[in-house]
Amino acid sequence: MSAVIVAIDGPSGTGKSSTSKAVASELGLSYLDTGAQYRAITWWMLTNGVPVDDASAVAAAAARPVIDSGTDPAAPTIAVDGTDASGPIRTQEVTAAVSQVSAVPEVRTRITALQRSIAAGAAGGIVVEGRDIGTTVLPGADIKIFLTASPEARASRRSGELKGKDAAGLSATQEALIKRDAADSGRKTSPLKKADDAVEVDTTQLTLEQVVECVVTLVGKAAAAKAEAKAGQISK
Ligand SMILES: Nc1ncnc2c1ncn2[C@@H]1O[C@H](COP(=O)(O)OP(=O)(O)O)[C@@H](O)[C@H]1O
Ligand SMILES: Nc1ccn([C@H]2C[C@H](O)[C@@H](COP(=O)(O)OP(=O)(O)O)O2)c(=O)n1
Repeated sequence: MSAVIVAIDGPSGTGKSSTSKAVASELGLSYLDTGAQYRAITWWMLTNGVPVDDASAVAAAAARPVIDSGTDPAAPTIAVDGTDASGPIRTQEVTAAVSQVSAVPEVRTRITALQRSIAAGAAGGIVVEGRDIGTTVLPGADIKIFLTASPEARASRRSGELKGKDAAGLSATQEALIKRDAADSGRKTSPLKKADDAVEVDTTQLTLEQVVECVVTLVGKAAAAKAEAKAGQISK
C-alpha cells in the first residue's frame, strides 16, 4: 500500500473512530482522531478555569495547551501538557462543552495546523477522522469518505457503549447527539459538511465489519490510482 492520505468525516456515532482504527491497522497506516484533540483543548479550558461560553476568553487561551497525539491505530494516545488525557476527555462535561470550544476560529486554526503537520509527517500514510478533514484540513486527501447513519442507530450505538449505564436514557442521548450535530454543522468556521468529492457511506444497516470492508476497498482503489498516476509521471 502506498502512502495514502484518507479523510473520514461524519456526525457522531456513524462509526468514524472504529472504522478508521480498523482500516488503518489493516492497511498499515497511521491514525489520527481529531475529535480527541478538540476534546483535549476543551478539557484544558475547563480545568484551567477558562469560561467556555466566552469565545474571546477561549480564543485568548487557545495557544496555551500543548497537545500531543499518538498515531498508532492499535494504541492511539492523547496528552495535554504531558499528561495522559484519554480518560478525562470522554466525560459528559467535556462532551457538553466541546462544540462551543471547537467553534472558536483561533482554536480551529491552531488544531488544524497541528493536524496538517501530523499528516505531513506520516511517511507511510494516515487515516484522519473528524468533521472537516475532507473540506478544510486535508482537501487534497487521496480519498474522502463521509459516514452517515440514522439518528436512531447512532443514539443506540452511543447508548450501547455505556453498557446499561446510560442514565440519561436513549431519547436523551439522541437529543444531545442531534443538538451537537446542529452546533457542529451550523458553526461559521469549517462546519461539519460532506466534501463535494467525498464518497458517502450510509452505515445504518451495515455491521462495523461491512463498513471496514467497504472503506478498505475504497482506499485500495485510491492507492492503486495514485501508484498508477505516479508510474505514468515517471515513464514520461
Ligand atoms: N456499523 C456499525 N454497526 C453497529 N455499531 C457500530 C457500527 N459502527 C460503529 N459502531 C459502534 O458504535 C459506537 C460509536 O462508534 P464510533 O466509531 O465511536 O463513532 P464516531 O467516531 O463516528 O462517533 C461504538 O460503540 C462502535 O463500536
Ligand atoms: N475535525 C473535527 C473533529 C471534531 N470536532 C468537534 C465537534 C465534535 O462534536 C467534537 C468531538 O468530536 P468526536 O469525534 O470526539 O465526537 P464523537 O463523540 O466521537 O462523535 O469535536 C470538530 O469540530 N472538528
